Amino acid sequence: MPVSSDNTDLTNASSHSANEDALPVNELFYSLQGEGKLAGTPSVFVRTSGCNLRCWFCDSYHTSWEPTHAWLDVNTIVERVSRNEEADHVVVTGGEPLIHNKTVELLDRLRDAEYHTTVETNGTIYRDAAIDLASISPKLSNSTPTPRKDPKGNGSWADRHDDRRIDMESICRLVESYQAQLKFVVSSRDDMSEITRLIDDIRGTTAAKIRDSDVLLMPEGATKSRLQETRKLTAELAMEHGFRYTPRIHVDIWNDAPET
Ligand SMILES: C[S@@+](CC[C@H](N)C(=O)[O-])C[C@H]1O[C@@H](n2cnc3c(N)ncnc32)[C@H](O)[C@@H]1O
Ligand SMILES: Nc1nc2[nH]cc(C(=O)O)c2c(=O)[nH]1
Ligand code: SF4
Ligand SMILES: [Mg+2]
Repeated sequence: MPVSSDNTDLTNASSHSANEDALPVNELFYSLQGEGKLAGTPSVFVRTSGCNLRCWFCDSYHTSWEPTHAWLDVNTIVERVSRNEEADHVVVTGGEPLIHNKTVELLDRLRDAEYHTTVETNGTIYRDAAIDLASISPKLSNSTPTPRKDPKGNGSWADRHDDRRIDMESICRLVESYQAQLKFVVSSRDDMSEITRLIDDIRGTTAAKIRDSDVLLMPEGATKSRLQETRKLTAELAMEHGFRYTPRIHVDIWNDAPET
């Protein structure tokens, strides 16, 4: 069931209050798709703010732990996207873009304008929308903000995060409804048993075909230096299991700079 915009844990949304006619946008920029099957494709990114999870490693801190944004109406967003004349791909991401009702209208408008749309989602929410590629990144136990890992230090989100992070029904509806990729963030070898169990569960629950080539392993790392610690192991695990490896091209090129 969709979580509506007024229940999105947009808790620290500075001076703005929820606005039913607009989307909270953290950043909108032109770059290369850095991850997944379409890695390398010039794309405009629309990053909505607000998330129903709190991964300790979130590389978009100002959409989850401390949401920061301007409220933009859909016309304004589409107009700003269209200024990037070279791009015919749009990536709608966040935060969690599918917590917002208005994301459906944005995706409709982007389809009308003949853009290819990728939606980057944590897989906890299903919506019927004009999505060309559902890029689903289910969150493993390695994402839980335990007191030791919590960027804010107190672990107050750990239980809520753990309870919410896997919604098998939403994942299955997404893979049944859209072209999809399943993209797992890998921190250590221990993550693999959880990934293979989850893939088995998804394959056992839905009739949709999940090829090994639809499963991507992505090294955990918001910075170049952290990626150096995780990417070799992630590549080896992809080879061992017959899954795909995805780089994080933008991090390799631009490190953790905003709007990349
Ligand atoms: C910021 S999230 C936004 C979309 C959605 N909330 C999600 O998690 O899929 C975009 C992508 O970045 C990944 N990601 C976030 N922080 C990361 C990190 N430190 N290392 C690797 N991938 C990360 C997520 O798993 C997801 O695939
Ligand atoms: N270049 C680039 N590619 C990306 N692919 C998915 C991203 C995301 O944050 O969802 C992302 C991002 O933040 N930058
Ligand atoms: S689900 Fe996505 S946006 Fe939300 S905290 Fe995790 S990585 Fe960040
Ligand atoms: Mg990113």
